[in-house]
Amino acid sequence: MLRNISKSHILAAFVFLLALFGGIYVYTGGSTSTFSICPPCYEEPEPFVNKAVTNCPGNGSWRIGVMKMQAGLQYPQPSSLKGRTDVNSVTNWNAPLVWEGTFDPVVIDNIYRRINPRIAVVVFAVGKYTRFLKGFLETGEKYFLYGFRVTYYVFTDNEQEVPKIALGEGRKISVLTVPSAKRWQDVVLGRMKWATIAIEKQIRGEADYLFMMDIDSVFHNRFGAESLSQLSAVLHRGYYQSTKREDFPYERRPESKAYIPPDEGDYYYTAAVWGGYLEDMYKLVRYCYEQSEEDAKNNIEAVWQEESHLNKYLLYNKPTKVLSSEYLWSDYDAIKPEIKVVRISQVVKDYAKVRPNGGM
Ligand SMILES: CC(=O)N[C@H]1[C@@H](OP(=O)(O)OP(=O)(O)OC[C@H]2O[C@@H](n3ccc(=O)[nH]c3=O)[C@H](O)[C@@H]2O)O[C@H](CO)[C@H](O)[C@@H]1O
Ligand SMILES: [Mn+2]
Repeated sequence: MLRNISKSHILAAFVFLLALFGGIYVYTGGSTSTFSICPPCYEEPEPFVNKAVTNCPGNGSWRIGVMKMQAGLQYPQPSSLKGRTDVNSVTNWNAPLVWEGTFDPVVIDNIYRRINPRIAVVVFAVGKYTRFLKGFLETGEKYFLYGFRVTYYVFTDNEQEVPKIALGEGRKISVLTVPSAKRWQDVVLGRMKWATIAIEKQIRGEADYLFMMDIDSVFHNRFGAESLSQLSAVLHRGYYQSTKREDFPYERRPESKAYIPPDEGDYYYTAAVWGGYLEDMYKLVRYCYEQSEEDAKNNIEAVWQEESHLNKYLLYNKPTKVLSSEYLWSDYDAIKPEIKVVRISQVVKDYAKVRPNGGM
């Protein structure tokens, strides 16, 4: 009898341990890696995307594994005390706020080159904006994630005007056709719709990271692996210094899906450069698309179109990296003292000439 009880106890304990370890294995996604910045796949965060997203991060989508660096790499010893003191280089949710001098390009590029991610860049050149392609692509080849695998997805209504550019090894241009538009507002918002469709149909199988960028820009300096994270957003150059949150140009009409009350807000981010893991970006691009469609049904358009929806999302779903305005400056503005390096700058353009319906 005693022997029988202990046998069944042993059996029960064995089954319990098996279930426990099995559960742990399933929870960690079957991965044995010791470090991952990909969170477990929870339910949709607020504000949520209408339909369920099947490919949530951790379910087969891209994530960085261990931060391995090559042995023998030569670089200055990092200090735990010395660094930039004129700027804040960490957010209050403890994410890096990236400025020149807060990373070592040799170290960070070495780590990411070993992972060798595929990076997609989505740009639109509709109507007269094709004139900006040459400057963007040529300088991108010099400075944008140099040495990495990059595909520029150029969405245009005029394929003939996509210039032939000499591309580095592992770098490509993929041209996608989109309709012309009568209003510039429709182009900027249309980016969310066409990018959503293109990610679903094509880009998803071809990239690990995705950046959305304005085309009216030129690279001037390194834009490297320090920009990569699950979700990276850039501080808008116009509002990072001393603007009070109630004065950010967020959408302030409660009727819009992009509404943010005056007593909320962290930063004001630009919609001209944002990036992250492909699936996280897909979720966000689709969110901007669906929210702007909801607004359209209610006869409202957010004050800064997709930028307003982007800012709403990023307030409640914090970016994992914030990039300083070095990552998008403008030729219209004098360079401020804390901007040690201008990495991309928006070119001066004659709005009345390049936009189909003119206007600022
Ligand atoms: C620096 C910054 O914060 N830029 C944002 C600001 O734009 P900008 O004033 O810089 O807007 P923009 O005229 O550059 O338009 C945004 C982008 O849409 C594309 N485009 C636009 C019009 C057109 O006829 N054809 C065309 O291809 C093109 O890629 C362009 O770069 O406000 C826009 C929405 O209001 C977007 O949020 C931009 O990201
Ligand atoms: Mn622009």
